[in-house]
Amino acid sequence: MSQTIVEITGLSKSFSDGEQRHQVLNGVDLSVATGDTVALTGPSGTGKSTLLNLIAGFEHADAGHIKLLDQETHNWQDRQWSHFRRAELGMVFQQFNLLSPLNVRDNITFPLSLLGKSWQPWCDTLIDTLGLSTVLDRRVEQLSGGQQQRVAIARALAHKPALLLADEPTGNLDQNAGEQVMALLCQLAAEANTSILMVTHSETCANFMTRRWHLDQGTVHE
Ligand SMILES: Nc1ncnc2c1ncn2[C@@H]1O[C@H](COP(=O)(O)OP(=O)(O)OP(=O)(O)O)[C@@H](O)[C@H]1O
Repeated sequence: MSQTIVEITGLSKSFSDGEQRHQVLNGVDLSVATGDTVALTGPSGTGKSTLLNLIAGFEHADAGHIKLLDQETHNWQDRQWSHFRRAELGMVFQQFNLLSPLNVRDNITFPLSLLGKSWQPWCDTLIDTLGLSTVLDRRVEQLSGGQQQRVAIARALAHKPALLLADEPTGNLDQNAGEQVMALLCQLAAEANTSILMVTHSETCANFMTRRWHLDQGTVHE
């Protein structure tokens, strides 16, 4: 059944540099439904990461509304944002943000444990598909960039979140590794019924998504 995962209306956000306020987002309207995969493009500094941070609750808007899974977030406290991030959100960044001293298995198990869950058959599917079964017991700092990003994808999808936010997920990889990672990301997100919102500067990566938004001068155009 199709559901609206993210619904944003009139979202505005500015930052102060001490002297001036800079309006970054200025009345953004958008929505993401189940099964959508969206590339968010736009010039550097236009607020793409800021938009992801607002959806994840790391930043708060000056004006406008963000509904997540049909719930208005305006009055959410830290506890509700944390619960949403743990249960419904997966995140993949350019810097892989893994727990480097831990092995691959523990990096994937840790966020599941916060939900009271343990390793499950879906994790084996992720590991096998991502080609990580032979490195499960290795510390992630010993892996290549491409392998580390595949661990980050396994970690992000292990709990089958409703939404995956990705910020330049292939930015640190060569083109070949980047395309492999994108193909696996799309395949596994579809299997997990996870929608994707991905910031990218890469035309190749954007072409893996089914929808395209462009952010410029504070607003988003499809
Ligand atoms: N926490 C913050 N405090 C002050 N200014 C900020 C903060 N976060 C972002 N900005 C400013 O907001 C603007 C948009 O930043 P953002 O990182 O969202 O852009 P972006 O489109 O993701 O850029 P890039 O493509 O280069 O990663 C920039 O001018 C940035 O300096």
